[in-house]
Amino acid sequence: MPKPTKFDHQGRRRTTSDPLAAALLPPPNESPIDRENRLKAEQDARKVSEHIDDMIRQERAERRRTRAEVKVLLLGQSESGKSTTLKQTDILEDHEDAESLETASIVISADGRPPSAILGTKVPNYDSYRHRLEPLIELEERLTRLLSSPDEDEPTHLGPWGTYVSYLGGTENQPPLAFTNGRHQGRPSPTIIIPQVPQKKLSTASVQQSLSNRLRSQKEVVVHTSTNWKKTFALGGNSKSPKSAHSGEIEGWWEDPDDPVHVLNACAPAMMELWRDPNVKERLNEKRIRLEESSGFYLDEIPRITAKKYIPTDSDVLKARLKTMGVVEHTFSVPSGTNRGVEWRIYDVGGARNQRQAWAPYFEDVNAIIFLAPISAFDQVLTEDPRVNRLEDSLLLWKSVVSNKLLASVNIVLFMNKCDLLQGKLEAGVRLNHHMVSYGDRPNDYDSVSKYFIRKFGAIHHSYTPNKERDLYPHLTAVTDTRRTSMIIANVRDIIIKGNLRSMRLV
Ligand SMILES: Nc1nc2c(ncn2[C@@H]2O[C@H](COP(=O)(O)OP(=O)(O)OP(=O)(O)O)[C@@H](O)[C@H]2O)c(=O)[nH]1
Ligand SMILES: [Mg+2]
Repeated sequence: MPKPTKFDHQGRRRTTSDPLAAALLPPPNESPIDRENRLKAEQDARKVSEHIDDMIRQERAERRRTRAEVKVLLLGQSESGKSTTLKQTDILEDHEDAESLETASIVISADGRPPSAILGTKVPNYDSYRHRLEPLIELEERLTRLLSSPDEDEPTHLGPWGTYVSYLGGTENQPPLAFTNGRHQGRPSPTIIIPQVPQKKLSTASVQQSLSNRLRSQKEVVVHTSTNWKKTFALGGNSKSPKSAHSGEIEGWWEDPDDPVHVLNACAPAMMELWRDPNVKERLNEKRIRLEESSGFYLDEIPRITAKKYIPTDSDVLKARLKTMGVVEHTFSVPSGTNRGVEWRIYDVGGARNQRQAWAPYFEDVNAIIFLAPISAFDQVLTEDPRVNRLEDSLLLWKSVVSNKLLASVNIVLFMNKCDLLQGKLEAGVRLNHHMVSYGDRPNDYDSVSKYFIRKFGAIHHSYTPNKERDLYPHLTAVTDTRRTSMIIANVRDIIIKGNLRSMRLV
């Protein structure tokens, strides 16, 4: 039997079998006044409902507009901490794998003298160290081969580790073993090449990183993304995920006798002795080589890092160094909180001088810049040009960024980075005024020095910005410190979003 059908006052069909529709039907004996009141009430309710719909639509449109994405550019000289900042956002975002690294390069000759000028004196026990650590050289070569392209044609050059070894015993005429095996003066010097094409989310590398962390000597390792390093992932253990102990299969990489971890592990005692040796320390000091600012982090933790079942921690990832070549794009959106739904695009560029020409194309539609200036570097020189003081280079770079007209409406956040190292350096008695005459006879403590730098960078911005309305947001940072940095990054995200909304006239 067909269901009874009625029509409401708007002519819509209502089926009386629908309990809600039935409840909404006018009473059968409705008086004209009741009917008028009811219609009026229905009209009011409709208006309220339409208003709510409007608000939802508007909010959605607004969110779509603001979500249009926020583009942030990380700028600063090489080794200023750009990629480390990116790793931090990655760690904060989802606590997953972060991008990899490379060994921290050290200043080969902090006073600008070429390495050859400071080769020479042997440390006692050098021959014994060399003999005991020799397997590492072979291991490094093996890993370099695995990580590098077979037709690698990058120019090779001595990295700090080679130089370091030379400090310990080589001479110009009789280089130590480390200098004899490779092409040119040293061994092949691979580097991770990051493609120019912006990539999707960074996903490379905890394994690559763990491998290179463990094994890469202090050289610029170049690994072409398309080649061998991917296979090397397998060697790092991914293909040897734990299997049944009873099946006869190996349980993990540590059971594979060919795994590099065994050589490392066997060399650990000699590495520890070398690193603790007061003669070695003295020699490094003499040469003003601050390994503690770079690979020292790992050298202090040799037993942990060389353990057969070593798995890198977040901190290991953050402290490792991989020089950026080209531009890396990292996108993510924040799933909760006030900035939810906002799509972030962060561009991490190479900061070395020969990489800076790649920056300009990214200036055009960028919303914010995080500029990193490693203020601990006041007594160091650029690796790519030992005639140039690093801090001076940072100040010049800062000036060119803040005065750039294309960037006039871009929010600028300044990370005065490596504050932990600055503090250590000042406490160790390194005097700023020996390297920066303008500091004069102000106190050489962290508080005075950091305030001085804030003022100095602020004054350059104030004098050279084409946009006098622009606020500058300076932060004293140590981006390897996750706890400190997480708060700063959250704060910077808010500033950038607000600035972005303001420029869209939404707040
Ligand atoms: N102690 C300390 N080390 C830091 C800090 N920031 C960065 N580093 C280390 O400095 C090294 C260089 O950092 P990166 O983030 O690779 O530098 P970058 O600016 O990306 O360098 P390029 O890619 O060459 O432009 C890494 O080993 C980091 O772990 C810091 O605040 N404190
Ligand atoms: Mg980088």
